[in-house]
Amino acid sequence: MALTEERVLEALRTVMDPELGKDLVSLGMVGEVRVEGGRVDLLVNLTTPACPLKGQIEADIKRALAPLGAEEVRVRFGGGVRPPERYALPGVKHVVAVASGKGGVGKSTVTANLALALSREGAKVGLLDADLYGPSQAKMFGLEGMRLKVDQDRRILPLEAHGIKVLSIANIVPPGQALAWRGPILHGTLKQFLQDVNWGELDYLVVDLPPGTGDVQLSLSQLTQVSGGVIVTTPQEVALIDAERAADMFRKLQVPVLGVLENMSAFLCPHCGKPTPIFGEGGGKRLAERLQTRFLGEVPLTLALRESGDKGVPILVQDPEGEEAQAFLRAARELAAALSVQTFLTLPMV
Ligand SMILES: Nc1ncnc2c1ncn2[C@@H]1O[C@H](COP(=O)(O)OP(=O)(O)OP(=O)(O)O)[C@@H](O)[C@H]1O
Repeated sequence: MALTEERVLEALRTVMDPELGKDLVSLGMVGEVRVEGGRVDLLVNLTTPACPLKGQIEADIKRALAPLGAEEVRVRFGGGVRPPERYALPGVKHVVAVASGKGGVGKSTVTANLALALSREGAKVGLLDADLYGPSQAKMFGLEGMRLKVDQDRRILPLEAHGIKVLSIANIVPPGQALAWRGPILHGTLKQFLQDVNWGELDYLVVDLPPGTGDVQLSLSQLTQVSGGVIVTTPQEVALIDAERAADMFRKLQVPVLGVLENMSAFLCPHCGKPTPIFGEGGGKRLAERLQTRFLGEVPLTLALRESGDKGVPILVQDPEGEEAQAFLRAARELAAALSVQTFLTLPMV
């Protein structure tokens, strides 16, 4: 039987998206099928460019088309981040909040590198530093001392570094000046940071929340539709108790927890590379199981990561092939997949 587009489409009905549990054709993911002689060219539109299952989907497609006698199958991936029913902010599809139960677990480091990893995977990403009392993103991105500008409509223009739009209070208030704001002023500032800013078109606006559970968390969920939250923890049992509080806060604010990321998992010796689990092992994974959410993976404790934060060159830029960057890339793909599945479950298919 001749190789035709119809037969290819029929075969693709047997290829499932492993996350969504439906076939690629019913999901509307097959964008284009071209058959020329024995060659098949396919465009598959993913629900996020950061999809962690590209390799598996491609292999499944090739396996499904092999019995048709195709000599060569070429799969191209396209498709942008699928928006929720209502955009979170004008031009912004998803707001993702990153929280920790307590300070010092590396939440800001994780937020910066997750944002960069999502961007590296092809998404348009912004980062809002909502840690108003202890802003660190201007430093992380080497933007200290730079002042914000406004556009012709007098909306704030975020700064830009390594392809990420970054907005931090540190670029408004002089460095070293302590903020002693009460709830209403915090709320007003956050409102301005969300609504009076020219974010442009973003797939993800990643928000670095202050540690703990407080006014900013509450304000954020009142001011915008937060698509989901990420919990950052270190592996030891005492840290998990705090992290669980952060998860509880998301639950009370009706923000779905998309996953748990374990930071400072094992110390990697800069000389021999040997891992030492200083803070214990497996805590983040156990927490994810308890919360019935995804485990986004482990980021090691390394000298390079600490130094990169201090230098203002995030590890994803400084050493994109290194072990730390790869851990952030894996976590970003898992996060993007969690959000895609959630969007899919709440939306009629397009
Ligand atoms: N995986 C890691 N390996 C080495 N150093 C790390 C790692 N993660 C974070 N750090 C370092 O730990 C310190 C605290 O990190 P960071 O500021 O990101 O934490 P935080 O949880 O956001 O803190 P706070 O909530 O108090 O602002 C920084 O010096 C940072 O460079």
